[in-house]
Amino acid sequence: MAPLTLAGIERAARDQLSPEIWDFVEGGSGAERTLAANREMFGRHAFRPRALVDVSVCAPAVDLLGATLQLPVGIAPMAYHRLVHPDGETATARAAGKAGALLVAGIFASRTLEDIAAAATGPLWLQLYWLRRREALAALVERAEAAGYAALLLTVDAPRIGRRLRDLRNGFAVPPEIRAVNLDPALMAASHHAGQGSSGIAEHAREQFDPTLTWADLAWLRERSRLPLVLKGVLTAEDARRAADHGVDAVVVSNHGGRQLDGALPALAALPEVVDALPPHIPALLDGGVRSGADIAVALALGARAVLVGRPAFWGLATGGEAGVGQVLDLLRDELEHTMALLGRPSVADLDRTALAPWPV
Ligand SMILES: Cc1cc2nc3c(=O)[nH]c(=O)nc-3n(C[C@H](O)[C@H](O)[C@H](O)COP(=O)(O)O)c2cc1C
Ligand SMILES: O=C(O)C(=O)c1ccccc1
Repeated sequence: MAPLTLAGIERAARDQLSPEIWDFVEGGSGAERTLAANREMFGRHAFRPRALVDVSVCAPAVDLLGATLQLPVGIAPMAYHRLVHPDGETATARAAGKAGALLVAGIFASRTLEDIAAAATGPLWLQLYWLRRREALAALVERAEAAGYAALLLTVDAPRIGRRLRDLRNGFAVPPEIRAVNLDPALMAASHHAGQGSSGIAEHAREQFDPTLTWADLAWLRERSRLPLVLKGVLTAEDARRAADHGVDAVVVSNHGGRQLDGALPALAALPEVVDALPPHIPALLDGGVRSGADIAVALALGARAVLVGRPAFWGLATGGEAGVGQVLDLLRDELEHTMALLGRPSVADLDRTALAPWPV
């Protein structure tokens, strides 16, 4: 029987993956407080269902940066999809396209930007980390534009990599046959060497990521591309206002799935203040802990235009390649439509804060 929940797909994925890769995917930083809190926040909300509404047609489509998403869901940028399935990002791209979902390809993708674009049939963005070598960043931006990527998403919560204790204990390094093929091999040498007490990912980031990056540098990126710019990793009203002042086109409310600053606000808890601080024309997306269609409904009711899912996409990919990612997205769609119907809110426009109350305990 097809899995009835994402949790079932998660269990199946665990059986497919080595303990080290499982830990890299599932893990967070520090004591994993933020990782756990991302999930727990969804349980603090109750739905306020309305009766006797015509829900014969429930339409979860939304507009985002000039494109229509049939499903208000995107796949969050994740490094190295080939860690969990040999097809990697092209399988993810095909599944996202079929489901009407967005794919955010990562700068650490294990398939070329051009191959991913050729497999995509829906909206496709490219995630960037700000590399010390700006000319390498500029070259990637140019390639992305030529290949048809629709937006650039800059991750701003990783001036360095979080202390991921599981990876440090495992001495985790990406296997040498899986490479960040869009980056110069000379840039990547460190990532395959790690011993106990270090991780290849953290060493690599220390060498390549530019920790001097500030708001003033965004102009440099803007000069190099006409693509919309999205900032991922905004958790405060202050930064939301600053992003708006700098002409950013959208933000992702995110704590990087609990993998960066442990103890940072749960993403769902930060969402209302960010939404309230942004002018109405700048959409906020949310990621972190979204595991069901009901979770999506909560995030939309609190003002998110769409959500991103990270780990669940890897569970699908690990268990079934393209079809597995498709199962994850189809399940989220079915659960979201079901929630909208029983809630008496048949369109995304009907999902507002009146749909929620604090869980009464
Ligand atoms: C295995 C893995 C790799 C990731 N790699 C990146 C990355 O390269 N760039 C980035 O901005 N975020 C990265 N993230 C964070 C995701 O984009 C996203 O913020 C997070 O996974 C959302 O939380 P969720 O997994 O609970 O859905 C990664 C997350 C995971 C689990
Ligand atoms: O694992 C991550 O969360 C991540 O952001 C990352 C960063 C650099 C290389 C690979 C993954």
